[in-house]
Amino acid sequence: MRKNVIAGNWKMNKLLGEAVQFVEDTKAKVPSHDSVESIVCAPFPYLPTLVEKTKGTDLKVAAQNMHFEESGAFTGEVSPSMLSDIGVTYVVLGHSERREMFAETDETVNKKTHAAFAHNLIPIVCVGETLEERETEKTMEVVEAQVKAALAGLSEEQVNQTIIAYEPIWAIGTGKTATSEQANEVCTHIRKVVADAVSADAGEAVRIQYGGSVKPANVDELLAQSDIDGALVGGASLEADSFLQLVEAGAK
Ligand SMILES: O=C(CO)COP(=O)(O)O
Repeated sequence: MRKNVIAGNWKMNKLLGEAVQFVEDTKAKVPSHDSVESIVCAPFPYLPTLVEKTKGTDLKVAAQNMHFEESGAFTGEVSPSMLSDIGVTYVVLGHSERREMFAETDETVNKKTHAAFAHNLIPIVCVGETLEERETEKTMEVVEAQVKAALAGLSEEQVNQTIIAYEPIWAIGTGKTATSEQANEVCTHIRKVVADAVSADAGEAVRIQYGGSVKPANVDELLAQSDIDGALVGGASLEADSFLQLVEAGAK
C-alpha cells in the first residue's frame, strides 16, 4: 500500500508572518506521518524559519526549486547542499511554471533529481502536458518523455523514493480539474513507464500525485483512483483550513 503525499505548493505567495502563522495553525493538526506525508513547499527566504518551527512535527518543508550544482558563480541560485544543510527534506523540481518561464528543461530536471538524492532530498518531479498537446492526443507521449528524462540514471532505490507529480498545465490555476478518470489514466501510464524503464517493483513503489485545481471538494474522488497517491496543490493550500482538509483526505 503506497502512502499518500499531500504537498501544498505556495508558489510566490505569503509574507513571512503569514507563512509562520500557517505552520503554527497546522503543525499540530496534520495527521501522523505514518498515515500521510504532509508538506508545505515554501519560498526560499522562509525555509529556515519553517524548518525550525516544524521540528518534531508531522509537517514537512519543501523548497520549490534548486540549482543542480554544489556551489559556484550562479548568482541568485540556491544549491542542494544549502537546502539539506538547513534541514529541508523535499524539493519540487521541473514545475511547469519553471519549465515555461525559467527555461527549465528535461536535462536540467534530470541533473536536479541526481543532485537531490546526493543531498538526501526527496524530489517531487513535475510533469504534464499543455492544452494543445492534450487536444492533439500527445499527452501520453509528452509525459512519458518527461518521466524517462527526469529519472534517467537513477538507481532503482532512488526511483522508489521519488515522487512524481502529474500536473496537466491546462488544469493549473484555471479551476479546470482533469476528471479523476483522465488524471488516473495518465498516472497509470506513468507507473507503466517507470515499471518498463526501471523495474516492476519501482513501478509499484513510486508515488504519483495529481495536481491542477485540487481542492477539498474534489480531493476524495481523485485520491480514490487506483494510481493517484496524493496531490500537489496550489491555490487551495494557501489557507490552513483548506490544507488541513486536504491532508485529512490523504490520511483516509
Ligand atoms: O501548480 C499547481 C501545484 O504545483 C496547481 O496549482 P492549483 O492547485 O492552484 O491549480
